[in-house]
Amino acid sequence: MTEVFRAEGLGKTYPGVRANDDISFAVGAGEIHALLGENGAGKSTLVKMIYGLVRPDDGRMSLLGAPHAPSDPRGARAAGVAMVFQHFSLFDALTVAENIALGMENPPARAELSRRISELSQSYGLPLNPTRRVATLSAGERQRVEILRCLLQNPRLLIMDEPTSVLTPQEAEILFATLRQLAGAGTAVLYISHKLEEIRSHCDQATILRHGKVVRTVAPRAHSARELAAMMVGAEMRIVDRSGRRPGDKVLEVKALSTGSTAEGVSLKQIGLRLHKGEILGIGGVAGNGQEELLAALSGEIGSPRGTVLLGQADLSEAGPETRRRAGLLAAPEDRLGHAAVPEFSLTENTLLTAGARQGIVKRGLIDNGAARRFAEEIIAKFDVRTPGPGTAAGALSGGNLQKFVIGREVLGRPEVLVVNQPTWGVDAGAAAAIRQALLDLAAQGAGVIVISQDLDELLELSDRFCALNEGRLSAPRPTEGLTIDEIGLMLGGAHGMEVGHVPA
Ligand SMILES: Nc1ncnc2c1ncn2[C@@H]1O[C@H](COP(=O)(O)OP(=O)(O)OP(=O)(O)O)[C@@H](O)[C@H]1O
Repeated sequence: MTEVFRAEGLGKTYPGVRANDDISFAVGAGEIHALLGENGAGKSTLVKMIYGLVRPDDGRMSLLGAPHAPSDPRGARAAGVAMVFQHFSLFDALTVAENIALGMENPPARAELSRRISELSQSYGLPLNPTRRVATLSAGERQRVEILRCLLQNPRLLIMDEPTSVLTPQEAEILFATLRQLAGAGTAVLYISHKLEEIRSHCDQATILRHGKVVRTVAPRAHSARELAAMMVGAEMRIVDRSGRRPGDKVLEVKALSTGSTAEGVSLKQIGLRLHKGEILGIGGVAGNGQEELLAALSGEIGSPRGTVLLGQADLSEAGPETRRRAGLLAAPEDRLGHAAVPEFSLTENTLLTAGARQGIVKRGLIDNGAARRFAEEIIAKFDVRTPGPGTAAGALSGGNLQKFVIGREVLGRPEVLVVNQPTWGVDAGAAAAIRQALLDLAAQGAGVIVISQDLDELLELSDRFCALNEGRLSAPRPTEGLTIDEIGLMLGGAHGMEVGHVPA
């Protein structure tokens, strides 16, 4: 097999962290090669070096036999490397074609570009209208924009950073078909994912990283998911404990909640739900069907008419986020960088975003810096956030570690009700289990928890009742116990009860 990429003895040190240490591996043409490792193992650092975003301190890389030492992403792209990031870098106000043109060195005329986008999207089975505004696209569709942007470059090595974490199972299948087609044409694919079964089914090779070093490169099909996890973690995984929960009185009621059509995304239509103390309600659905709007309407970022959001006896419908937090209604949105946390702020400063009042960090408008730092330290210790300390900027944390911080900040805020959207997006198997356990423990202590997620396994593992969100409508809830994946498929297709008998293609 022709070799496309090789790394020899690559190393990178950040202040206090050896992020990559003596990394050597190779990827051949037509190969889908996984990079596997816990949060903070060094996967992103490695691919950023290949893409010219980070300069290695030691070692060498080669691409198609020639030395590869890009000084910036433009250099990497010119050499034939393309990358789809975990966090999308698209402008909401622009169309698909405009966004793609922005990322190109010499974009063709708009009509020609739109034609090429349509052509490529058809030949790779990635439906996308070039004139749609990005604000109206789901996460899965946004990813398609990024992928098409890469395909237009005709890359020899395509890097994908956790591509399926935002996709439904059906969308993920489409993505894999696309990757297979690309690999068939000789492209090498470097694929970061935490989903072990997915790697076993779809990847030819897997290089496993632990604490910045290569553990080994294996054929993932030849190993069980448990074996791969053990190589990653260096130990056996723990199993989630669901015991100790007893649903109590009603704690949250949402009645006929609709949001206006002024919002960029989907409007919520007559949402009704009841949540009890000690209960976890799972809400599934394809991204872009009102998940973000539902979280915003519950957290108070979007207000709603009187009588629609009730916490216990208190009508919080018209209250903003701060009043709702004081009352005990907390939320952790999906987008951790930018929405849940400010990347340039330290972790200490990031506690202030949501925990100021409940933790006594802000009193009569004055910030108690010591209290903020102690709270950040408590989150770091209890949620095993791997970072040099609370003074570190949120943006310097690996994705999974920042997610642990964000969830920890809200869980330790002693909520009456916690609403989370995609709580384990981009989080490794060990850390995901820890976050899920924290949500279960929170419910066991009597809080009501709403988990919005696209990960059906996660919802089945956590929730007592399950409902589906589709085009802004919420289906009637069903007890999770005994619910099959097929029945869920029907709910996701219709979400107006169970009468709509079509499973999304
Ligand atoms: N810009 C930076 N400044 C300081 N430290 C950094 C920076 N980027 C990464 N690190 C540290 O380097 C280590 C490796 O991080 P990296 O993001 O490569 O891990 P990862 O395997 O991609 O994790 P995840 O799966 O959570 O995305 C971590 O300890 C991280 O905190």
